[in-house]
Amino acid sequence: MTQKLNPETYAAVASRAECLATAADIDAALDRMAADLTARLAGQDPLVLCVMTGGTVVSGLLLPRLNFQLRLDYIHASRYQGATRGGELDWRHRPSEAIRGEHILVLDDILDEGITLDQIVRACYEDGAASVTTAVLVEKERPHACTADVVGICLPDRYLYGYGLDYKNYFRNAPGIYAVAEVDY
Ligand SMILES: O=P(O)(O)OC[C@H]1O[C@H](OP(=O)(O)OP(=O)(O)O)[C@H](O)[C@@H]1O
Ligand SMILES: Nc1nc2[nH]cnc2c(=O)[nH]1
Repeated sequence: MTQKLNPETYAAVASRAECLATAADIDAALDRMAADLTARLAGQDPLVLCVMTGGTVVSGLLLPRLNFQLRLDYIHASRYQGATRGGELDWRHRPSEAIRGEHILVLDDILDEGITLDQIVRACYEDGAASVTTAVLVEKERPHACTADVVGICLPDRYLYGYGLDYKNYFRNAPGIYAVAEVDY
């Protein structure tokens, strides 16, 4: 069960947030990511794994830019669950059978502490992936447990929402990437 934000709180959070990346910035980042991923994966018939839920927007915008043979599936591992600080990774869907022998591309919205991506990559190799390539729309400027192969944009270590990233399960549809104000954090 997710808690609802009342419209006044929603509007107040939005009015206090700071835009760190515009839709134009993100379009340019997606174009760069697509070129890099095409150079790495065209001809390998990769299986793309969208990391639910945050990875949906970057996957939806990036896939039509990847003009080569690929297949799409999803993986679901979550450690924030609507909160602004992460906890234990909770596995909800791990397509182990589908991963065996495949060149995997993991697509997610953000690399923050890197714990989620690190554990997903380990899980893919445990499940017999031939190779694993990782791509994230945003990398936070902070130390991480792992790095991503392809990064869209680097942003400051603040709590972010928009383009798939949520604040209390809202704002995944925000048309830019915004930093939440300290008072709302
Ligand atoms: O690098 P980390 O510190 O591990 O954090 C990154 C993860 O956090 C978010 O997922 P979350 O657990 O919030 O689930 P969500 O995708 O449903 O928002 C995001 O989508 C990444 O998967
Ligand atoms: N929405 C959101 N999810 C995250 N997961 C890890 N860091 C973040 C963040 O800054 N914003």
